[in-house]
Amino acid sequence: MASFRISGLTKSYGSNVIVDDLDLEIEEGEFLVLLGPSGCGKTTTLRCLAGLETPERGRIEFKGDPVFDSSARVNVPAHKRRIGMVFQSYALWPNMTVRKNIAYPLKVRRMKEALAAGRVEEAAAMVHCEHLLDRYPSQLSGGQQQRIAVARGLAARPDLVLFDEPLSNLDARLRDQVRTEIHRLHESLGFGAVFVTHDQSEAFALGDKLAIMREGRIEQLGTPQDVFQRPATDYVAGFIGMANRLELRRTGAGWQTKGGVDVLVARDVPDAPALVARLWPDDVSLHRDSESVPTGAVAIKAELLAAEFGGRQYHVTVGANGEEFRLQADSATHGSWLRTATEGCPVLISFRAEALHVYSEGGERALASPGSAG
Ligand SMILES: Nc1ncnc2c1ncn2[C@@H]1O[C@H](COP(=O)(O)OP(=O)(O)OP(=O)(O)O)[C@@H](O)[C@H]1O
Repeated sequence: MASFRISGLTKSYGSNVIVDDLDLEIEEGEFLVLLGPSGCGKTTTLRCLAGLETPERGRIEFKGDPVFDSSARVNVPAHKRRIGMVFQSYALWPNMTVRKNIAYPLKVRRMKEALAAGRVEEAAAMVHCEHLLDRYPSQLSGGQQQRIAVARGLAARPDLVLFDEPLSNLDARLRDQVRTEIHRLHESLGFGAVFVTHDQSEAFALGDKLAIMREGRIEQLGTPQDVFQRPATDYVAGFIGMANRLELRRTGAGWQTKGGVDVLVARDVPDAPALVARLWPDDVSLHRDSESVPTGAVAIKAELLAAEFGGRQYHVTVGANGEEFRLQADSATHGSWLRTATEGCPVLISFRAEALHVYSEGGERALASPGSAG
């Protein structure tokens, strides 16, 4: 049985429905990531779980007990919900030492002082910050402040820890470090978590399960592997970085893009006049001439639009009759000519037809993914 269950959750601001009849379950010890673009309702969902917002409708259950139920008029206040929260802005109390900040949730729960002191030391040690206990937040770096915020979120050993984009104010190196620490803490402590982000690499790295949100609803719920291998809709495919999108129309013998480029769709797809296809950038290869195009691959004549150096790879954009394709080209193979190549120079791109993810015309239904039958 799920430990935490949200059903029919609805929250509006004025006439804008922000969370729209949302259902979601979180298993004991599960790390669930809510992933979606800015404004899709992730934070509002989290705040409803925390008891910081009051939904109009729905029910939220923690371990079988309702903490919110609009029809039964149940609304357990935030401090009684046994949750920990870690915010993007750290939200440490500036006038309290680190020790007092970490102790705060224990105080709210009226834990005995001696026991609380032990918990504070333990939580600080978990994030390697024991030496900072007597400092004030202004005397800490951003990374240290966020570690303390994580320690505060975990100190009371809550049933559920809610993370609201906790890494987005950190620079890239620190973001990776704190992400790894959160992952390690979850593995060792096994708390349930809901983690909000718009960054798919964070979501893939941390989530046991991902819920991809769109306009207050869940578009796909699955493991990171499921979502990566079989994005359920065109929207999910685009959101997780499958940047190449082709609108295809059926021609007599096959399929063509809007710009008239012929594309081979390798699988049987239902008898439809139009499709949307998606392709990962690293499934597209770049060629200067046709000799290096692998046998059986779909090859398209294109022109170079941009090539940006990215270390081992160049991030390349090419155009083909009004369609744009993004791809990664190996610097060792292509760097010497890409460095000086001019915009508009002719190139070839190729991909295996089997690499296409195929969706219905409106993009709302997956028809075929690589590795799936059909
Ligand atoms: N207190 C409020 N009053 C009115 N509108 C609000 C309020 N809080 C949020 N909104 C609106 O609700 C929508 C969803 O906000 P929410 O913060 O849940 O989105 P999000 O997916 O977490 O986005 P972000 O990643 O930008 O935080 C936004 O359009 C936002 O402007």
